[in-house]
Amino acid sequence: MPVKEGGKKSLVGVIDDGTKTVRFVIYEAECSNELVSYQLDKTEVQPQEGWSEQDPLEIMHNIRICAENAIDQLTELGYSREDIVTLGITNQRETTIAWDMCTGQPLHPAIAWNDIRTDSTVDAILAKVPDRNKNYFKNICGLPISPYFSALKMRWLKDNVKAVRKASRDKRLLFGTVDSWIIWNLTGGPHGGIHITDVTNASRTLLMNLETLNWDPMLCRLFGVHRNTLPQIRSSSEVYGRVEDCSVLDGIRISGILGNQQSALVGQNCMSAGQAKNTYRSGCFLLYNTGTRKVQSTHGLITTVAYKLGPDAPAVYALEGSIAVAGGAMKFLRDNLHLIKDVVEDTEHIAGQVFSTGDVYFVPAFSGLYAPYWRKDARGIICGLTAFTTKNHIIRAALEAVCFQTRDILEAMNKDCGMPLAKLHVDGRMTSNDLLMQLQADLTGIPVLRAQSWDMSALGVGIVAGNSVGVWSCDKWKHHSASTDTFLPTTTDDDRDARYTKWKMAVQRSLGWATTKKSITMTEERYKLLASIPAALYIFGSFTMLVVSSILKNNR
Ligand SMILES: Nc1ncnc2c1ncn2[C@@H]1O[C@H](COP(=O)(O)OP(=O)(O)O)[C@@H](O)[C@H]1O
Ligand SMILES: O=P(O)(O)OC[C@H](O)CO
Repeated sequence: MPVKEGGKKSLVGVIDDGTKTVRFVIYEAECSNELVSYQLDKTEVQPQEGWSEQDPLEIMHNIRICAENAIDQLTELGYSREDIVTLGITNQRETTIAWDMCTGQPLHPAIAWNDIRTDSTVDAILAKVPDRNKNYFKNICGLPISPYFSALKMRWLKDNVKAVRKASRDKRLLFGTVDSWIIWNLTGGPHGGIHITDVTNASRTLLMNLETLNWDPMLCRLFGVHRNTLPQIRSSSEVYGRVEDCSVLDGIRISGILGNQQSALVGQNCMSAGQAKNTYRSGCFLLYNTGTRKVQSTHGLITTVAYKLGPDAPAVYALEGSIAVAGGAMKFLRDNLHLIKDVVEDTEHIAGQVFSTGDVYFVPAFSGLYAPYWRKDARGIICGLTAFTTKNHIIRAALEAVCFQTRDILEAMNKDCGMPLAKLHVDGRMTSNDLLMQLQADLTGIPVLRAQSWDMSALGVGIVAGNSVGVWSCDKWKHHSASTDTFLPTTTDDDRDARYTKWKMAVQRSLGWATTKKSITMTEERYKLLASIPAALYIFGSFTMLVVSSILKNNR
């Protein structure tokens, strides 16, 4: 079916918008190896401590550049742009954008998923909830009230950005996660762009009801987000429309959307209940497929939609353990502490020069701790330092932190599911680090199975998009067995449990560090106020000088 005339296969294009990078990948249908790809780094702006912003216009610009470059490579392989039969979109989840539907302009930079400016917004919402219970709505939407999720970011935008409030009053405001922003722009923007999202992205907002798979009126009211500003929720696999933006992608159908962690679940072929995968990128996300059952965690995990393969297909759910900082800690060692120059080579090489961390533990709770703790008051610590500690120990401790956080999630997942995971399927760019993989097996005590290609997120949505136009079969994919590299544990139970106990002590020390203070938000209004201070000082200063000189004159 997917083979075109002349023996050439149909091609599927994928836009993968990550936290740090944007990629455009092209696959031959039914073939899991990338044919070509092109990627660009993103500019991440941190205007204040704990804030993390991205430029929505840069995201669109980079997508088009990546697509052009990937398509250029096709010609060398004897393919052309016309061979791309459909597009899939996978994206960083929760990151939120507000824009004007008439001008198409963003009303504020995108607020990234790991931005914690909404700390005080969380407190304001919790004040309206019985017992200030952050898990009060978990049975409706699967999530605790945390700065991580989109509804808090939408509320903050409405409270703090005048342009957003004005657009809301004028009925021109649109909100969306990055998938919505991309699709709206690709399909015409102000000239008929479609405003949609898929169930996996919607399930990260705190606004979607997991049962009805629609926006929950009570939650929308609680967060003050009007239904008309939100996208329509669609399945993850159907033809939504065509690109109409005069770019190199013009005319191509769009037929798949998945949040990047759910997409990796499909790419790793964990499409049956009981299968799980862990993806190591800036953050780290362990998803366990629970089939059509919505399992409610009692141990700090969240319930999310894994995928819905068509408008009439049932939703498949997952339990998720989200870790905010994994690869991000390596970037911190490079950019903030300058302990390494290259995250890939140095972390493996330098950390490998010592046999242990020398009892040093590094809890990278830069923006609080997500699962299973959900403590926004936690902050990063490095503890156990002695006069013997070197940077090698600290770098190794940063790698181990990724593994210990994964063990935290595994412990919670095993308790919720009642059946311990016997092996861990892993993917993500960080998994190219052999030392990390071995440490992961040693600190969890189960075999770690590394996917042959690190990027399962792009692959997953490629399959799903191909499935909806009949060139790539999800059913066939379920029976595909991919080869992996296996890392086996080399430590004893006693050894790893003793180390894990020490990790838990370190986590305890990181909790409660960020004391509640009134958040000094640098809103638009404050920027203007600050900008007006020098002018006010100038006027006041000039006036004082005039008065003083006239007094002196009169006294002469
Ligand atoms: N081999 C490696 N060893 C250690 N850290 C790595 C390695 N490769 C990537 N990283 C870290 O993983 C993070 C995630 O990388 P990437 O997958 O490109 O980001 P994202 O998907 O979040 O945009 C980077 O911040 C980098 O610091
Ligand atoms: O871009 P990544 O890979 O860090 O993914 C971010 C997650 O989707 C956030 O939930």
